[in-house]
Amino acid sequence: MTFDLFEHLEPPEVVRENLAPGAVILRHFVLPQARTILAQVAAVVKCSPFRHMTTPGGYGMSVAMTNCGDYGWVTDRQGYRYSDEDPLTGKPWPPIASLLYQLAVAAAEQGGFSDFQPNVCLINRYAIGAKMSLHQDKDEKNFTYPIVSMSFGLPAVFQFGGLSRSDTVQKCLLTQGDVVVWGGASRLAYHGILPVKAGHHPDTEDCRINLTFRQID
Ligand SMILES: O=C(O)CCC(=O)C(=O)O
Ligand SMILES: [Fe+2]
Repeated sequence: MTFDLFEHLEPPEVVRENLAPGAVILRHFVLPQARTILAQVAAVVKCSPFRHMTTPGGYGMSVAMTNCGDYGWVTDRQGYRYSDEDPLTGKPWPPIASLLYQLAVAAAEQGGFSDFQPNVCLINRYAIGAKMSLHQDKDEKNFTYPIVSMSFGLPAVFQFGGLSRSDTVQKCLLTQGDVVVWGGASRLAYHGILPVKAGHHPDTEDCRINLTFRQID
């Protein structure tokens, strides 16, 4: 009889790391569901493929993006905005799968935000070397709702600063299954992702996937 040492291991416990008032990392929060979530991302991408959008200033973003939900975040020469249809397909974005929705709501709750009903899920794909410069999430009309951000695949360094671009940043390595929630006093905190280092992950191969849930009304 063979004995599998790992067969009966429980998924790792969720570990809270407070970043700032209103901001927390929930380590491993979606680790047990990671593969299911990545399969749901693959299903979204079949309808609304990843694409490299252009900033209003005319630069191509290194991160490839798509969305699911009632609205999706888009950028082109006309500016940053939310759109109820995918400009690539002319169709509505695919819906947010129920598991994803429930996990985002549960993470927000753990972060101290109890009435979160996300209607946007921006999906970011970082190839090796891709990054997201320090920015604020401020295209939403209402800042009472938090941002819930889930990480999968290759690790990446998340920078989390203050309300001014020049504030010092904390650097946190995010790995598969980690969730960051920020709202309240931290809702407009500057944040970003340093260039993803070369590596291989069994579930995503050579990239990092990030899902960012927002509620816009
Ligand atoms: O990839 C991440 O962890 C952050 C993504 C982000 O800040 C954004 O999509 O606005
Ligand atoms: Fe952001």
